[in-house]
Amino acid sequence: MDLRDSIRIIENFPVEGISFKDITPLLADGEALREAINQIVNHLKDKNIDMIAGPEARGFLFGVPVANELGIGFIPVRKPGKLPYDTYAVEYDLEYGKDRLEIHKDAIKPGQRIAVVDDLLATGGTVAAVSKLIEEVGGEVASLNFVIELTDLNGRDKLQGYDINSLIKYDI
Ligand SMILES: O=P(O)(O)OC[C@H]1O[C@H](OP(=O)(O)OP(=O)(O)O)[C@H](O)[C@@H]1O
Ligand SMILES: Nc1ncnc2[nH]cnc12
Repeated sequence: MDLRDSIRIIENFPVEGISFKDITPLLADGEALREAINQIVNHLKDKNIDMIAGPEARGFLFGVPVANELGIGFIPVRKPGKLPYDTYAVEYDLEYGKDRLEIHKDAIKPGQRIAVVDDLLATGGTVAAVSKLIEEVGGEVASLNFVIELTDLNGRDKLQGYDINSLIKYDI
């Protein structure tokens, strides 16, 4: 099965010049969804991962089923004002716009090995912010996993030294 067949491309969404990779056909296809989750699980299964972390919102869609398959917990990294307990926050740039992410201060025990799961790597701003938050609360970022990578945006340059796994690559 080619997961690429389950991605729909919408040009000029949400703003002019962006080639948006729409994952909803993949989410709607049980076989493709299972294949994507299995491929990420296979990458992580021998890496002694203690927990999965994923950024709101699309990181939740893939992060929770991966955590469930591995039999480990999930840490939500959320947009501002959503987490009820004490948080750390970091601001970051997106392919389109700026945003802020937060994590609960007690989300991770010191030294725990955390794998990040998200739908897409573009500029790398989001996952760099997630990694910073994980490290701030005492975790080790053991792996970064994406369904899609937009290679020409050079997200990997911001993520040097980390293990990076992406299932489908587009130039842009
Ligand atoms: O590598 P980057 O340039 O940071 O871009 C990738 C991020 O952008 C999208 O999230 P978005 O912030 O649009 O939020 P959403 O998941 O709530 O749609 C996507 O789900 C990734 O998390
Ligand atoms: N080109 C793109 N398609 C889908 N989601 C994105 N998030 C950031 N850039 C994106």
